[in-house]
Amino acid sequence: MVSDSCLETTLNLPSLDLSKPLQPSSLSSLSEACHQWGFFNIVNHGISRDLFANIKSFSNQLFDLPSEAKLKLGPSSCIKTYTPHFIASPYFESFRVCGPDFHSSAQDSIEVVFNDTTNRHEFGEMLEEYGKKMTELAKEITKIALTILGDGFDTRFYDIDFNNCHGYFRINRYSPPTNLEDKTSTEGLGMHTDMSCITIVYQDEIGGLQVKSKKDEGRWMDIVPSEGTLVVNIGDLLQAWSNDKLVSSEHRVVLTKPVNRLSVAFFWCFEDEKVISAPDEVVGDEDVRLYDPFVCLDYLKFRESNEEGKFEKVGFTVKDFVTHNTKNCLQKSIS
Ligand SMILES: O=C(O)CCC(=O)C(=O)O
Ligand SMILES: [Fe+2]
Repeated sequence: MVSDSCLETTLNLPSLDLSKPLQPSSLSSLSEACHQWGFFNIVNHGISRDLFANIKSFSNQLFDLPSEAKLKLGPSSCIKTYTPHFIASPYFESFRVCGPDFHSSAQDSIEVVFNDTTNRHEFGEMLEEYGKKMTELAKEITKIALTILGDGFDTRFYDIDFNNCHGYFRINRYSPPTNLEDKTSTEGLGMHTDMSCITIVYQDEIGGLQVKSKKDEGRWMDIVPSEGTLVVNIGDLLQAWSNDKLVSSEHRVVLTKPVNRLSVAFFWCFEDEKVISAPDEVVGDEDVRLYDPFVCLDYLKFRESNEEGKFEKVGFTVKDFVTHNTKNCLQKSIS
């Protein structure tokens, strides 16, 4: 049972219509949503229903394989694109495809687990199409997020700081416990923030994604799935780069129905070697820089090496990283 005394309620996020020019009124509702939730919706994003249906069909074929087959891609294999059950949670398993060459990343995994060469080819093409389309979307949305910070900030900062971003996606399948009905709900993925600049999430019709309010004593709110809608959430890297002007969302997945759930999360990230430092204009005259410049990879390593749950996402945030760094510096200067 999910332990939370707070009332759970449905959240009405603003929807950004990507087929229309950005209006000042949508910008202000996006800005508000980013501050309170770190989440907003996008519609008319140009990704077809068929593509989602094909991804679902592929995912079911992959996740329905026997564990021995899937583990050929698991953490002890050389490919490491499959996260089995009992790492993030007993009910969660995940498959990762990395850009920029989504085709070869997908193909390397597919060849290990599927024998049929026709299917392999189709799967590879489809996952590549998804990766490429998401990459274009992520660029567009990052520019919109920069516009929220200030007029013209997209043209001023995109090329300097975001031009070398890269993306990867995870297809997640949640299989609830068989006794779910006795418990009413259980956690499928624990509370976390994403280690990305932005994340674009597709969740199927089952629902279960929740975000923690930054007000209302941290109440959990349901992000209800809607056909044709994708959700965008701000990740820790953009939070640090924007000096907390855009804040990453604390979210989780709860399972309330006795059926499998599927989601696809596309993570748009800075390059590993990038030194993340909020520009003066973003910090502004009245604020202080909240994060000393840090190397992106150091933060990713900090998250990966956290023992709790042994899954890179569950647990700590960029705030904990800063505290940890400060403590280390203090210890070094004392000793
Ligand atoms: O399954 C979902 O809806 C969200 C997954 C998620 O938050 C993640 O993979 O980081
Ligand atoms: Fe997430």
